[in-house]
This record gives sequence, C-alpha cells and structure tokens, in this order.
Amino acid sequence: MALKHKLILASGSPRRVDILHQAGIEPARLMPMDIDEDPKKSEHPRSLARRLSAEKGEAAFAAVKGDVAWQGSYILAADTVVAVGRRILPKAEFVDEASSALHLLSGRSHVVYTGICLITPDRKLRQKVVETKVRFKRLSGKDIDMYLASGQWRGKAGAYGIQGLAGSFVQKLIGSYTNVVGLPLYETMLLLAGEGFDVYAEWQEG
Ligand SMILES: Cc1cn([C@H]2C[C@H](O)[C@@H](COP(=O)(O)OP(=O)(O)OP(=O)(O)O)O2)c(=O)[nH]c1=O
Repeated sequence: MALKHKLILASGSPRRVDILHQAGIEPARLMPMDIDEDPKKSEHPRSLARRLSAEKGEAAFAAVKGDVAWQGSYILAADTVVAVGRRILPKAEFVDEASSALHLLSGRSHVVYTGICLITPDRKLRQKVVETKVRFKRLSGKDIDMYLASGQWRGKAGAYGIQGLAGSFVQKLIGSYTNVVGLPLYETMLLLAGEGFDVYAEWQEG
C-alpha cells in the first residue's frame, strides 16, 4: 500500500478543514499562523491574497522545518480577500465594520480572491489565486439588521459567510463556490495531485 502523505494545514479556519474533509483529506496537523494581514498601500486584492497565503505557508514551514516528525510533509495555506473593485473589505471584527461592508455589498457585484500556497516535501513553493464573482441582492435594512444580530459575519472576509444565512443574499455566482468559503477545492486538489500528493488515499469504501 502506498504511504499516506502528511498534510499540515497552516490555518485555524474550520471552513478550510471541512472543505478538505469533503474531498477525503484529513490534515495531520492544524497550524494557525498569526501574521500581519494588513494590506500594503494600494496593494491589489489579488496580490494581497497571494502574498498572505505564502506568508502563512512560509511561517508554518519555518516552525516545523527542524522537526524530523514533520519532514516529508506537505504544507497548505490559504487566504481569502473580498473586494469591491480594488477596495479591500476588512475581515470584520466589529459590528460597525460589518454594517458598512454589508451596505457596500448590497445590490452589487464583488470579487472573492483566495490565494493558496503549497510547500512540497522537497521545499518547492507553489501558488495559485482563484477568483469568484458574487452578486448580492439589494439588502433591506431588515436583512442587514438581522444578519448583524446573527453574528455570522464575525471573523469573515467581507463580513459574510456564503455557507450560512448570507447564502440567501446571493443572486449570482460565477466561478468556484468553495473558493468563497475559503479554499477552492478543484484548484487545491489539482495543485496537490500535480505535486505528487495522493489525493485518493481516503476514497476507498469501508
Ligand atoms: C467570503 C467568505 C469568507 N469566509 C471566511 C473564510 C476565512 O476563514 C475568512 C477569511 O480570512 P482568512 O484570513 O483567509 O482566514 P482565517 O483567518 O479565518 O484563517 P487562517 O488564516 O488561520 O487560515 O473568511 C467564509 O467562511 N465564508 C465566506 O463566504
């Protein structure tokens, strides 16, 4: 039987773990990386997603590289950014931030960028940024108030989670749904498989 590859997920996001589980992948270790996520002056949202996913991956690599138990592992990291044009919406922590983000998203299209970074056992760094276009319906005052009261915006890029109540705000989506939730599944599997990770290790019945 082929040796099962170990995957370190450099993330604390339960959504990313769920998406990997969906494809039969169980990370051997979760390593949330606390990095500075502030955009640089006039940084494009796509560049920000790319840069931050690499920084998370590299920070996890630096933390495990001396540890023999984790040699030969793959490291995966991701970062999701929501933008209206070039304007990057914050990962909402406060209700007033969430309220302004929702007012901005109302009745408009925005783009969700997720950067993924894979570091291979032979220390190659591979990256991809995936874009999804999302259009929200016009949100009423009640939609916004009720959504703010739900608390589901907390800690999420753009102050919403498509996988929860805010799924009902989405009029149209072009591209990958899992990309919006935080990890584009098709592209992640492609990247892993392309670098020799056995993505089918858990697909057998029983
Ligand atoms: C737009 C959107 C974002 N999100 C989440 C995904 C990410 O967890 C979060 C964006 O912040 P990220 O900085 O990408 O991720 P994180 O801080 O939650 O986790 P980590 O850095 O440890 O990997 O927003 C949703 O869950 N649903 C959505 O519809």
